[in-house]
Amino acid sequence: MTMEPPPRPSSSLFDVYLRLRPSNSTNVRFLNVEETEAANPTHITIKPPSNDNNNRKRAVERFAFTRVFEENAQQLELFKDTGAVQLIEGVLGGKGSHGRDGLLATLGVTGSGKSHTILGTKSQRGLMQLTLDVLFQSTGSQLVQSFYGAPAFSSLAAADVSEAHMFTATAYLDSLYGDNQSERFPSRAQTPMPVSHGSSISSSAVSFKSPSFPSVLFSENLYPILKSTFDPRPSAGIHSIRPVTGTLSSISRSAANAGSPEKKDCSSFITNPASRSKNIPRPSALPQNPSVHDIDIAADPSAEYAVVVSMYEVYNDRIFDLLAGNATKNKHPNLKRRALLFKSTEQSPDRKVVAGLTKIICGSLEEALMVLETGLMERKVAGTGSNAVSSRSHGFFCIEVKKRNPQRKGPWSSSTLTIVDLAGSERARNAKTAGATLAEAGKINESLMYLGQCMQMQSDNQDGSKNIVPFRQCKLTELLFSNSFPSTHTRHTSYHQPQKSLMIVTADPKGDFNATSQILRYSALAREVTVPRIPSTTSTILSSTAPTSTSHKHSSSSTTTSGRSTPSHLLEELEAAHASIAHLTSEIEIFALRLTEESARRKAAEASWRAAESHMADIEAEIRDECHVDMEAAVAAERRRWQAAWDSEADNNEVHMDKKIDVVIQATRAQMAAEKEIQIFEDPEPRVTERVRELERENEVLRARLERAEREGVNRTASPVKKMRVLKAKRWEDPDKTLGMDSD
Ligand SMILES: Nc1ncnc2c1ncn2[C@@H]1O[C@H](COP(=O)(O)OP(=O)(O)OP(=O)(O)O)[C@@H](O)[C@H]1O
Repeated sequence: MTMEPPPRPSSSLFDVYLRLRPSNSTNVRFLNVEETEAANPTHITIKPPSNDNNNRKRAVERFAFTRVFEENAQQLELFKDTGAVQLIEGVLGGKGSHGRDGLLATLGVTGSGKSHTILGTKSQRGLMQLTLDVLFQSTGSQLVQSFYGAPAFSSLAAADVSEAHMFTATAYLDSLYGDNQSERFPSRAQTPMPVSHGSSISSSAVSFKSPSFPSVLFSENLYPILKSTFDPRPSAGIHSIRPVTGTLSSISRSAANAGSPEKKDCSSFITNPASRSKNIPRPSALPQNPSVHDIDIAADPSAEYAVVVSMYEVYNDRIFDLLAGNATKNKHPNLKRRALLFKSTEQSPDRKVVAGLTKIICGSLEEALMVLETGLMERKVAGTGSNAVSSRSHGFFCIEVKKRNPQRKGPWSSSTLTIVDLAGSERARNAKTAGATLAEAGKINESLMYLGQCMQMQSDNQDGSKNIVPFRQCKLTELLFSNSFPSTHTRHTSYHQPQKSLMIVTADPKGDFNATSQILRYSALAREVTVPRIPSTTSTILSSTAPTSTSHKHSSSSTTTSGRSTPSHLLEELEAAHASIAHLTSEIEIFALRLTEESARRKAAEASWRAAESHMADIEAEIRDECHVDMEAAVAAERRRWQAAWDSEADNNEVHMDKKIDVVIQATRAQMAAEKEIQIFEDPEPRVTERVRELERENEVLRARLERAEREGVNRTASPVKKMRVLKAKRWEDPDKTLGMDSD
C-alpha cells in the first residue's frame, strides 16, 4: 500500500475514526474496507455506484483514518479503542496536575449512526453514558456531594466563570419532576445552605428561601417552575413538592416534530413516544450494558472532585440551553427560548465560554443520567425525508470536572469534556424537507461545510502551511475551534492547551454516495484518487480549466483503474478538478437551499405584509369608528355642556329679571308709597279747607269782635281804621304761624 495513515503530529487537532453502520439499504455497496496485515483496518475505498450517471467518470477514492471500525464493532470496542478512555484520564488530570479539556464528536450523513454511537440504544449504552460511568467510577468517594445545600455548592458556584445558573442535581431534578426522585439518591445530611452565597452568583439568579425548602439559587427560567412546584404548607418539607409530570415531558420536540409521522428518540432510552408524556425513566430502567467495571482510571488521590453537567444545542446557528427548564413551555406557551452568547466573560477574559448556561452539580451516575435525559428531551429534533428520526441540531454535552485540594480548600481548577453529536448532513434533493426544516437543513449543511473547511485547513497546516483556520464563520466551528487556537495575548498560567480531539465519522456503506464521499473527503487523514481513463478532449478541457490552487491532503498516484499509466500532472489536475467540482456542487446545493429558504422567507414576508396591511385597514376602521364614537360623545357632551350653560344663563337671566322686577316692584311700591305719602300729604286739603273755613269763621268772629271792639273804641275815641291795618299785616306775613298759633 502506498498510503499509510499519517503519524499523529502534535499540532493536529483530531484523531479521526471511521465507524461503519450495518446497512438496511438495498443499494449497492460503494464503500469497502481494505484488508490489512495490521491488527486493525485503517483504509477504505469508495467507488461511485455504476448506476449513477453523474458519477460514471468519477475516480475511485481511497481514504485513511486513524482506524476503521466495521459494521460489527460494538459500543465498548469503540469506547476503548478510540482513545475515549485516555481522553477522560486527561480531563481528570494526574496527581497534582490540572486536567485538560477534551472533545469527542461524531460526524456523518444523516442516519449514519452518530446519535447511536454517542447516546446508544435501549439495550446498549452509548459513549456518553460510558464516559459518565467511568468518570463517576474513577472519582468515587472523592466526589463532593450534590444534595440540597451541599457544602461545596457556594465555592463551586463562585468558581464558575461563565455566568452560569448552578444547581445541585437533587434540587434541580426535584424541582422539575417533583416526584422525590432525590429520595433514590443517597439521602445525605440535609444541611441547609448558608444564604450568603448569592453575591458570588450571576445577578440574574434568584434566592428562594423557605423554612421547609433549603435555600438554593434558581435561574430566572427555573424560578417559576420551582415556585409552582413548591408546596408552601409549613409541614410540607421537600417531599411535598408537587409533581409536574408532563411539563418537562411535553417539552419538546413535539412542536418541531409536528407533521412528522415518526419522531426521533434523541434519547436512546425514551423509545416509546408515550413514555415521553411521563417522567423521564428511572436510572434503573436505563441500560446497564456494556459494563465498564474493568476500566480503571486513576484519579488524583490527593484531590476532591466535582462533576458539573451542562447541555446546549446549536440550532440555526444559535446556542440554546437544554437544561434551562423550557419544559414549562406548555404552561407558558409564550416563553421563547433565549439564545446564549459564546463570549469572553469578566472572569474569563482569556477564553470564550457559553455564558448563562444552566449547570448541574451531579453527585452520582444516576443523577447525571437523569440530567442527561432531561436535556435530551429538550433537544430539538424534526423528522426529515432522509431520516425520519433525525437530529436537526448540533448537540453539545459538557462534563466539567472540577478539582481542588480537599485540605486547603483552595480554588477549583476546571477542565471540560465536551461530547458533540453533530446534526447530519444531507443532500437537499434527498431530504424531502420544506419550510422551517429546509432552512434547518441549509444551516446544518452550511455549518458542516465550514467545519469541513476548518478541518481541511487545520490538516493542511500540519504540512507546514500557515493557513488561518476560518473558524469564525459559524457558531459550530467557533465553539469547536476557538479555544484550540488561543489568542496570542492569552495568559499561559490560566490557559491549558486542550487534548487532541476525537472525531468519529459514521458512514453507511450503502447510503448516499455523494453525501458520504463529501464528508469522507474533508474528514479523512489522507486521501488519494485513482482516475478512470477519460477521453482526451475532456482531459484537455479539465487540464486547462482545473484550478491549481485548491489544496488537498492526499498522496499522489499514477495508477488508474484501467491499469494504464497517466501522466501524474494530469492526474493531479483531474483530481483537483474533481475536488473543485465536488466543492462547487456542495456550494451550489447550499446556495439552492438558501435560495429556497429566502424564497420561502420572502413569501412568508409578503404574506405577513399583506396580513399587516389588512390588519392596518382593520385597525384604521376601528380607529375611525372609535374616533366617530368619541367625537359623537364629545359633541353630545359639548351640547350638554352648552345646554347646561344656556339653562344656567337663562336661570341667571330669570333671576336677574326677577331681581329687576323686584326692584321695579319695590321702586314702584316705593313710588306708590311715596305717591301715597304725597296723597296723605295732600289729603289734609279738606281739613285745610275746613281750617280755612274755621279760620274764616274765626276771622269772622275776630272781625266781629274787632268790629265790636271798634265800636266800643269809637265809643272811647280810638281810630278804628288803624287797628284794621295792623290786623291785616299780621295775617299775611306769617299765616302758618298764625295758623299754628291758632291751632294751638
Ligand atoms: N452501528 C450501528 N448498529 C446498529 N444500528 C445502528 C448503528 N448505527 C446506526 N444504527 C441505527 O440507524 C438508525 C439511525 O441512526 P442514528 O439516529 O444514530 O443516525 P444519526 O447519524 O444520528 O442521524 P441524524 O444525523 O439524522 O440524527 C437508528 O435506528 C440506529 O439505531
